[in-house]
Amino acid sequence: MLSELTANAVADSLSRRETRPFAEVERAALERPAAIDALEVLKPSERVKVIAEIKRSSPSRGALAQIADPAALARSYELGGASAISVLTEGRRFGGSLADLEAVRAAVALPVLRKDFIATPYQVLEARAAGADLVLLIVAALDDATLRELFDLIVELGMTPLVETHSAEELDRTAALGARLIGVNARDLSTFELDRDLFGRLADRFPADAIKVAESAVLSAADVAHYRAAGADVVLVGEALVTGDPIENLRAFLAV
Ligand SMILES: O=C(O)c1ccccc1NCC(=O)[C@H](O)[C@H](O)COP(=O)(O)O
Repeated sequence: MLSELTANAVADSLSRRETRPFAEVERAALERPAAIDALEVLKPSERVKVIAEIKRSSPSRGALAQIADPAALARSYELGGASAISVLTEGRRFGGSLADLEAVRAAVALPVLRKDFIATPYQVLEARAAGADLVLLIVAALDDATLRELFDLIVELGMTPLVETHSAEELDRTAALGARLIGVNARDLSTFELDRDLFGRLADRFPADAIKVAESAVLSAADVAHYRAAGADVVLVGEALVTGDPIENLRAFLAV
């Protein structure tokens, strides 16, 4: 599933590249105002922080929410106390787009994450050109050379890589990059099974200076408390916020 999602995302970016060549996207990326320093915004504090996700649908859950106006939802997230916004820009299975990211960027003052299946420099440039401050890199989808190349390009463009892992081996590959913002995703991206205890089992293996992000499977404040007790600095939440009252849920999650 992960290789299919990644291959499709790359194919879709190649289609866009036919009408928007590399040099044009690169120029647009370099002309954007500087990215927000997400490491500063998400740094560990006495309260857990939330990255709130714009998520219309997903391979595991199907349709979740209509979200006709992603900018309005992002403003609700900001009002509710989110520290950053994640925008799923993958179109085929998640119903997202780069236009969503641009709309969100224009609507809020928070750092914005491009959450997609990134495997090429062109996709990284697209992210910056659309106003992203962070870009997700999924270790399981990338060989070491590509991971290094994309990580360095994201940093060179002034953005922050959020490097997503699922195992001790992937965490070790991430540490070798010098990554400072590291996620453990509770969702197995092939079977879709959720394991909320995976974060806790891997928490000791994070580099000492890393910001620890627990991704997926937060449905209640108790789930946030579970991740927090295991050492999470930040939780990344999608489904619970797009299917429930975003402001009420954020306030409950942030009160943990
Ligand atoms: O959500 C999915 O079904 C999914 C399937 C395959 C690859 C990625 C997938 N989701 C991306 C995410 O990691 C989540 O959107 C994100 O962590 C929020 O998760 P949740 O709060 O459980 O919606």
